[in-house]
Amino acid sequence: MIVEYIRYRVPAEQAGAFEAAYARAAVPLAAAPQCVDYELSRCVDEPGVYVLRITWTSAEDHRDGFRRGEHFAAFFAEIKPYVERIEEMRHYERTAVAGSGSSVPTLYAWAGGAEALERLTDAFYAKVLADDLVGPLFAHMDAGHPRYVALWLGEVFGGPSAYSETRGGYRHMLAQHLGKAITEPQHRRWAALLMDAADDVGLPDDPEFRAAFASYIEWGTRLALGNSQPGAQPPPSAPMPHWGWGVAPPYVPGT
Ligand code: HEM
Repeated sequence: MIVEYIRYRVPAEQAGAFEAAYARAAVPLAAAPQCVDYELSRCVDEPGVYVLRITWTSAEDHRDGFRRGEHFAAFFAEIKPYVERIEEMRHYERTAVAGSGSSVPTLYAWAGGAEALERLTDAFYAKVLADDLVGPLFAHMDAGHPRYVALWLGEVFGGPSAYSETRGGYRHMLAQHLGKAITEPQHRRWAALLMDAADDVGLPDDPEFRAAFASYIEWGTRLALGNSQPGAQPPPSAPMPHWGWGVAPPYVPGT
């Protein structure tokens, strides 16, 4: 993905017409498959100064796909009168420096931190071991397993990168699932027992937290299910997933 920034300086008296034109241009822009998202911001310190941010699937998709595609004509017709007001129009690559700031707590903090996640996994694996369907899969599990999974969850939910630093990160977790041939009923039972454990240990039960929590568990258990099948060839290394409050973008192979 690539971010395009377009800076405009329009005469203050044209600001209303400019915003209205962009509201109309946004319709074909949003319909273009190359456009991931967009946002027009107005400067509060200097009237008439605007920054338009558009995230494209790639710079090539923007140049060769959007500009030569079916939506460009309708988009350009709206914004053409303002082209001469552009002060900058360039593509920027994201860097590793990114974050959400501390005004929004991480899922890790909201859950109650390391202690709450350990309480969760202790209660969960007690249920797992007593369960006739999933219990046998864990018959030989390492005594530290509940704590390791708590570290994993903590890192995924925005806590310290303790699993990566002490347990080998994604590679090790993946290796633990390879060849386990988890069945669909086992996958469902695992997830259901985890939700039961979350209630038992009093994890926050507000809809937003539980929706985000369940969303990660749904995603993670489906990966575990697929990766555990005989002959599965998941990527041997991958970045640690980081889960937040929002929605997951669609998975695009190779990105
Ligand atoms: C969100 C979903 C899941 C997460 C986050 C997860 C996490 C993990 C982690 C971090 C480990 C390695 C622990 C270590 O460092 O030693 C592990 C191992 C394992 N997982 Fe999962 N897992 C998930 C889903 C599942 C499911 C659905 C099953 C089966 C129904 C499963 C079965 C196992 C087994 C059998 C092991 C090896 C345990 C042992 O023998 O020590 N996992 N899991």
